[in-house]
Amino acid sequence: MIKIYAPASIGNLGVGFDLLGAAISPIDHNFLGDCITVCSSKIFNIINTGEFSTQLPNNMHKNIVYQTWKIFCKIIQKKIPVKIILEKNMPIGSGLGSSASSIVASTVALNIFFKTNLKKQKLLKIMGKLEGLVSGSIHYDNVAPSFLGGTQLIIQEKNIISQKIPMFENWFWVIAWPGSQLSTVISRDILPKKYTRKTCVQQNKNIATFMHAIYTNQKELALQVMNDLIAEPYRIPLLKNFDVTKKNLLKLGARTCHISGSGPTIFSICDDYEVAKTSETWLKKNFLQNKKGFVHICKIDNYGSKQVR
Ligand SMILES: Nc1ncnc2c1ncn2[C@@H]1O[C@H](COP(=O)(O)OP(=O)(O)OP(=O)(O)O)[C@@H](O)[C@H]1O
Ligand SMILES: N[C@@H](CCO)C(=O)O
Repeated sequence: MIKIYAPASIGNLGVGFDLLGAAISPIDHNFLGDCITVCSSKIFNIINTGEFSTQLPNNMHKNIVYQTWKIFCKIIQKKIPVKIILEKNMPIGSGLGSSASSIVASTVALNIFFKTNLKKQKLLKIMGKLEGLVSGSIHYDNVAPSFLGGTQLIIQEKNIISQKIPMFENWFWVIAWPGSQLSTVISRDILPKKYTRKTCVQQNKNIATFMHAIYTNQKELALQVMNDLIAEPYRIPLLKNFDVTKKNLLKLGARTCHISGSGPTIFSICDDYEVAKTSETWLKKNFLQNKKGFVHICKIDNYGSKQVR
């Protein structure tokens, strides 16, 4: 038997649409990510447990975990039945890489269980393909950090899919999921197909300066250019009260606030623990739409997926 945990992740990081992603873990050490257990069995079965298991497709074949098993059967050229327990701890359509978390945990678990010994880049390719099946197009900014940990720059060139980059260590990432769902396919479909040259130059300037600021340890400069022109302006109308929420968080001392991945989760960055606590309290009171919603103060998870049993 093997059990793997894969953490939640923030795609885009407010400046690098489809290019930057970070794995996160709540500072209270609670798990924010799915777990996959694989054990031997005479018949194939997926058992869904966990707080958000009711959001999973009823048809087992539509669960991305089933597709992961199918890919491994193809690799080993044999249909070996297994029992897979999916602990669905992540809300679906949240912008926190819920499908990525299931994909990463199941790919890592099956690679160990079947002793396929596939290397990291090969595993990542499989994860990207699976992510493409559920979110409409291949993007690695959730699977790469959830798998490899830390902040990942998506490169997608020849045999390099992503590489880890540094991140400011004193930043607290306060994430808030309002309790509603937003499909990645939909929030990708609404984006323009073309952008003006001015927008492209500005977007390039922001991401290039952000990377420069990280490598030269210029936190203020990084915060100043953390601005996305490709997706965020078009997605803000899909969220409830984003502008007023951001305004209030900045008033409380948060340094910035953005949409996590394709939303509706938002994240704010605080460089002071007390401000992070005040933001958490404010978000719980003012941003959550129902009892299911949650707020967590997180740090970057530098480990990514890990074996927990
Ligand atoms: N194990 C699984 N976990 C999550 N989603 C799954 C799973 N299996 C199948 N799905 C399907 O994949 C789709 C995932 O939707 P979507 O990409 O919007 O969610 P998400 O992964 O939470 O998004 P995001 O990457 O923005 O966090 C849904 O249609 C869902 O039914
Ligand atoms: N980069 C992806 C992340 C999805 O969570 C997007 O913004 O559509």
